[in-house]
Amino acid sequence: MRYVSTRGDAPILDFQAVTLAGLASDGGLYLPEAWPTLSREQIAGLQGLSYVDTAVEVMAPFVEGTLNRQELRDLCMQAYGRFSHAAVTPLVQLDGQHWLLELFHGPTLAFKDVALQFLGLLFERFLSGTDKHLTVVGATSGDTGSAAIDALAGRTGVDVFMLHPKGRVSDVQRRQMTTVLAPNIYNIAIDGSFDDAQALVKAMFNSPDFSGRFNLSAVNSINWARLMAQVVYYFYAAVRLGAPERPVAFSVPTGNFGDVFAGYVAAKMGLPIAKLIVATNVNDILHRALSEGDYSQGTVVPTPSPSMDIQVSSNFERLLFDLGGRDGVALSDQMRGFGSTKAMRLTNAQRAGSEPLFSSDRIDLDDMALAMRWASEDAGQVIDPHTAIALAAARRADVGDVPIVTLATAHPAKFRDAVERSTGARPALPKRIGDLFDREERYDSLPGTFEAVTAYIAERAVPREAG
Ligand SMILES: Cc1ncc(COP(=O)(O)O)c(C=O)c1O
Ligand SMILES: N[C@@H](CCOP(=O)(O)O)C(=O)O
Repeated sequence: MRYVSTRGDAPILDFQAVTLAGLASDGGLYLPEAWPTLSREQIAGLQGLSYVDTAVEVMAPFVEGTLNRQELRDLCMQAYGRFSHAAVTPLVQLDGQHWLLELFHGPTLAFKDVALQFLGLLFERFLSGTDKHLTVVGATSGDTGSAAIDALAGRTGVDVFMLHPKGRVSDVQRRQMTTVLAPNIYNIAIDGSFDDAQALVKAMFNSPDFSGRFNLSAVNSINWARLMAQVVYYFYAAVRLGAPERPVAFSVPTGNFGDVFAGYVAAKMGLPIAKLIVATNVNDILHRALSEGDYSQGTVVPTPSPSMDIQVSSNFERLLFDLGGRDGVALSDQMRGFGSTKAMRLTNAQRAGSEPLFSSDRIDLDDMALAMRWASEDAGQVIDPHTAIALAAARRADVGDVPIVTLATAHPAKFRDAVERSTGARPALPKRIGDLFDREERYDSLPGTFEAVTAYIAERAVPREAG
């Protein structure tokens, strides 16, 4: 499989190179040159397979030429062996139409583990036997950070510099990152929002001076391998609910558009998805983009669903590229315009292309709280605020009588205060992080400037010539 950049001006890479590269050298994002497809028979053949075996069937075409099926299977066994549920991502029924897909049974209790446990092993494999040293730079609104840190702490050949917006992640999220004291992990709290942190990460990749000095790599969903691993659970859930005979809708709590783009990939591969419901909190750039064609960056408002407090959604670029006829030159112009004015209109082709598959909704605080209460009182499920946003959108979506799967992206204990405020019950910390508040924390605080952050990293990272 070969990978091309959305901006059309970066080298075409194979799976190994694309995984290690992160962002493309022209500032774009990589995606497969063509979408592989699974036939109806192949999809039907997924029924009854374990999560690991499903993962092999779904991911094999993307890693072709780099990993054989046995190698892929071994990596999946190792990655998903660390999940605390035998089904890895179990489905839970809420009522006659609604289901939760629990994606939070990994080591750090959010859906990010599904991809990052796997990505950590890919890094290890691709670096082994080389003297290459990776400098991972990442931005997190709370969950990517802890999942990446868990996956990479203590590994040789890789350092992780993780930026989070100071005071804008939950205390559990922060401690899951800052209590990991491995020498290759650097947590940095910056003044600003997640968007500021993400912009700094992209600026590091786009600075020839800085990126020329280190082997930079990414763990955010700008890295294609992250999305690829997330495609699997759409197939896993849908076949359990009757695909390919019966279409299924998914409601996805959305910030950086990574998770829902993985759903789009599943649909392109042939999975009969009736609708992808893009659910945002009041930071609603994606809802405005999909419902009105208006992709303009508002000011980020802190909410009880902090991981979705995002107003520049990296992966939306991948969708715009695919819907706009894969024209890298035109997309570069469109993105350059957005870079300078912080606003853009979707083209007619992009709007028309998105309509059959996507719908969107913006959920405010009251509706989020109502969804949490409904889940708890009527369906006996305690859910986190991000999941509640998607469930609220699912319950008022108009998709006919197909089953609707709401992606449950985080364990409620990660957001104990918000859950308690809405439901009156305070979720206990699961055993695996039971002592989180007794652990020592370590992180540095920096202003959110390119100069401050790059100076910090340059002092600590391994230069390219040394590895
Ligand atoms: C718990 C949770 N839900 C939803 C999201 C949104 O996912 P995405 O950024 O892939 O749209 C995130 C973070 O991104 C998250 O951490
Ligand atoms: N919600 C994320 C934000 C980063 O998104 P990513 O999926 O691009 O890594 C987080 O929790 O960090």
